[in-house]
Amino acid sequence: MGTVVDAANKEANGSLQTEKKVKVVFVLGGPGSGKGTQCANIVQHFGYTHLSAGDLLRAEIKSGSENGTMIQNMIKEGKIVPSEVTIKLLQREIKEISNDKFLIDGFPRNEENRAAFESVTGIVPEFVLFFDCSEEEMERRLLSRNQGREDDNIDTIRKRFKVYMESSLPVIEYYNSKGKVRKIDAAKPIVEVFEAVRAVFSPIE
Ligand SMILES: Nc1ncnc2c1ncn2[C@@H]1O[C@H](COP(=O)(O)OP(=O)(O)OP(=O)(O)O)[C@@H](O)[C@H]1O
Ligand SMILES: Nc1ccn([C@@H]2O[C@H](COP(=O)(O)O)[C@@H](O)[C@H]2O)c(=O)n1
Ligand SMILES: [Mg+2]
Repeated sequence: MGTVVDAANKEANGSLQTEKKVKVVFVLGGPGSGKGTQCANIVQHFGYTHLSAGDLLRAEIKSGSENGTMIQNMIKEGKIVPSEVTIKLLQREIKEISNDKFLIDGFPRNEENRAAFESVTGIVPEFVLFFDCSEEEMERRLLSRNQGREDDNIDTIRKRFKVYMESSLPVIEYYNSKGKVRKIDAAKPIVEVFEAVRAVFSPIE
């Protein structure tokens, strides 16, 4: 279990801190590997709350936030938004939602994300669920996703794959060196992938 310190409360009350104990699982894997699809299944069967960093950033654009244009440009280019922006959005959700079990999907995406989240929140993930899938299959899925995402075009998809290889895989390797990675063969059909996911979550329930 990690803790989130309520900074505003800490300020108002001096040393008095309000803390919320939470269990966090990071859900990582390449673009189109099936993170969102499987998170929906985990929510249904194991009672976690799903927080997708990408979804939170897209909602921030829609909300008309002052960071909206910057975020939109980064997403179009497949680049990683500065950690402070994404962490603020994640922290707000973790504090406001009454659940104590969270799947954090698509985060941390690079070393900066990883280190900043750990130092700001003090949360260490229980484990990392890693969806392993070939680029060929991920590209096929993204090009037929049809959800109107501005980054599901071949130019941006190639940029996202490059960022994934160069910046995100090293984070997965970092957690692997700590024995925290649960690797799933994500190239299989959805139902079979979930059977493997279920086997990871069942023993900890
Ligand atoms: N195992 C699977 N087999 C075939 N298609 C799949 C599988 N898992 C997911 N899909 C489909 O692939 C597309 C991408 O899946 P999903 O949105 O879950 O990926 P993601 O990892 O969240 O991607 P992103 O990082 O871009 O958000 C969706 O259209 C989804 O229905
Ligand atoms: N930690 C993150 C997560 C996402 N982004 C940006 O959002 C894009 C879409 O993310 P998905 O997980 O929904 O595929 C991604 O390509 C990044 O531009 C981010 O900056 N940081
Ligand atoms: Mg997704």
